[in-house]
Amino acid sequence: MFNVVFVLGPPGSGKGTICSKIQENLGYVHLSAGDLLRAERERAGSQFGALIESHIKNGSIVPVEITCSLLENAMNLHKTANGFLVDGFPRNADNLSGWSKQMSGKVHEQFVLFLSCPVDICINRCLNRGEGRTDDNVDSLKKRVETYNNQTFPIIEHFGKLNMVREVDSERPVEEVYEDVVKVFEAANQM
Ligand SMILES: Nc1ncnc2c1ncn2[C@@H]1O[C@H](COP(=O)(O)OP(=O)(O)OP(=O)(O)O)[C@@H](O)[C@H]1O
Ligand SMILES: Nc1ccn([C@@H]2O[C@H](COP(=O)(O)O)[C@@H](O)[C@H]2O)c(=O)n1
Ligand SMILES: [Mg+2]
Repeated sequence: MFNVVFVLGPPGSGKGTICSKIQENLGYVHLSAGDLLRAERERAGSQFGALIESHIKNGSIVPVEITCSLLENAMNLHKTANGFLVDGFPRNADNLSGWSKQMSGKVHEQFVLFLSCPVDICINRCLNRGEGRTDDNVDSLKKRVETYNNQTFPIIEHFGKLNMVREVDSERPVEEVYEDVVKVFEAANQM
């Protein structure tokens, strides 16, 4: 049974940044759904490249069958990990129901790490990220924020009702955010 922590928050809230630090220090493997989709988009021979790119540019959500299979394949490559940081997933109701269908009995969902940050700050961070992402532009960001507000935030609320959400304010400097995140993991794992 794989331990899983879902990591959610607005685009640019610092999910990838914080997950890298947890991976480095706590033995969890970081799996970014967005990174996996971008890698699949680039993979020679992929039948999903164009579909993925169109969703990424529009800030919309790729059908769960594609994303969940990429996640499960990646998890199977790291069978001895302490757990997995599933970053940017589940992003909508389709993600959540597809995950439950494909992964129930295979995973233990520990909690949801919710990195909260005002949207204007998040947008600025994305515009200054400098990674050349095709969706780090004003038009795509508008759509990504809309998707976050209308589809992803309700998923966070859903987990909130199950008492699974651990919210950390990620408007602060990375080191301060990380310090609080470590406390959340310590409490969850009683380390
Ligand atoms: N706490 C922070 N303070 C200032 N800048 C930050 C902070 N956390 C992350 N950043 C910067 O903001 C940008 C976005 O961070 P990151 O890629 O981690 O966000 P993300 O939530 O994974 O975004 P996305 O959802 O778009 O993938 C990066 O350039 C990163 O260096
Ligand atoms: N569960 C997901 C996660 C991501 N996507 C698509 O990828 C884009 C970038 O995601 P980041 O987490 O790296 O910002 C996102 O806007 C979606 O188009 C997805 O479809 N499903
Ligand atoms: Mg990211």
